[in-house]
Amino acid sequence: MSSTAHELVNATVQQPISSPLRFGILGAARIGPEGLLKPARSHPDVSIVAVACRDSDRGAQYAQKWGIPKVYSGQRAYYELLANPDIDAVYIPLPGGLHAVWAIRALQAGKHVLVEKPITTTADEAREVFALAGKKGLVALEGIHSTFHPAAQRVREIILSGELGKVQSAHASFGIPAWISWFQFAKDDVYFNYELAGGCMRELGVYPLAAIRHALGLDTQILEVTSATPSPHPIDPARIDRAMHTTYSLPDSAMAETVCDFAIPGKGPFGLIPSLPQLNVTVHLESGEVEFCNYAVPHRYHSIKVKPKRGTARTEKVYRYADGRDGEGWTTYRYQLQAFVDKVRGRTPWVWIQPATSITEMEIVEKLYEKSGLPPRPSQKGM
Ligand SMILES: NC(=O)C1=CN([C@@H]2O[C@H](COP(=O)(O)OP(=O)(O)OC[C@H]3O[C@@H](n4cnc5c(N)ncnc54)[C@H](OP(=O)(O)O)[C@@H]3O)[C@@H](O)[C@H]2O)C=CC1
Ligand SMILES: O=C1OC[C@@H](O)[C@H](O)[C@H]1O
Repeated sequence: MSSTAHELVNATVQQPISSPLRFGILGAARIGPEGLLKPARSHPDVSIVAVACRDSDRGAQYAQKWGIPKVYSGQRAYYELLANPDIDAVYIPLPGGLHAVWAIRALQAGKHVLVEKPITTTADEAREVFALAGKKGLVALEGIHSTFHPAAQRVREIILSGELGKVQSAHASFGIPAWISWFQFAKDDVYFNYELAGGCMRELGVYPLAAIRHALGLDTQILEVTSATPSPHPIDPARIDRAMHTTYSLPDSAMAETVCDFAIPGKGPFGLIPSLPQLNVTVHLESGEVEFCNYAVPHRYHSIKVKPKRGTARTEKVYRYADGRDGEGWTTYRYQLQAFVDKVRGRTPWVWIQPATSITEMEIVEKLYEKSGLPPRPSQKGM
């Protein structure tokens, strides 16, 4: 598959592996298995050597379940992991508000960092993380995993090819039905914690925002937020958004809309009809429409429907790169890990999220919260 996407570049030949890249994980987080532990199993150049967990029992159970040889526990656990000279890279699946502070500490300790989304709380923090990584010659990457999947690259390629003309509008969503949320989230979930920079826009909304920016090639463009309408979360209605509806103005008089929701209410009488997940990107162009269904976890299933106003509609499904560089059944997280390791090893990754792309995302999200009337998420740096 050829690409006009500037962040999608050809891979170079894999170099022989002398010793695998040694990862440590900060926090026995829920996302750890999908985000790194399972992808690492099929990556010949990765070994997971340690996890740090504040609670010793939970840390030991996690390590045993996932075959992690070393556990650090207690209040100094994260610092101790970072002090281990036999760790090359650190995965940071902490609550969003702690990403910056621990990414900076890890970089200061000489480790490469794979940081869960959203990269930080503020754009200034993101600038600091990437500046430090640059200064130290280390890799820092925000784990917006969906961007790394070949289906996302294909959608971008179709739109930027000009096949359907100029973009007029784009819509993207990440909505979880209320009946699923009930099982998925705890009442005291970190996602709803204001001090830890929670809120739906930061937890879910960054996916549709990133998907639109990526698909339209607006990676480093600050989108003007024209409206941001929050729905309050019952746990902390004055500060935490359960949902956020946002509109943006795009170059050339186009517009975009993102919708995110932790708990889409049921429909019909008394809300008894269960709602469905919302995980689509739709782009309207001069001569047709592109609809990317299930863009956030496209490895499970997805479809890319290309509907020209004139001519025949088609559906594409793209699970692998055409030249066979990748592996059967790779998840978005596995593609992401491949890119991260390639970058560390000095190879050119197939896809990369540039620092400026992540910094711009934080600028937009900060502006968006300001527009919404909710208070800015507090920075934990310096605390
Ligand atoms: N890429 C993806 O698909 C997904 C990404 N995420 C992102 O990953 C991050 C973690 O999410 P998730 O795994 O769901 O969260 P969890 O609550 O499961 O894990 C967060 C971890 O943070 C640690 N932690 C450190 N300080 C605190 C604190 N003050 N309060 C609470 N936890 C603390 C805990 O580690 P310890 O073990 O030491 O107690 C805990 O294991 C978030 O940034 C989220 O946005 C989440 C889900 C999916
Ligand atoms: O990143 C995420 O993706 C999946 C969601 O269910 C999760 O809450 C979120 O943090």
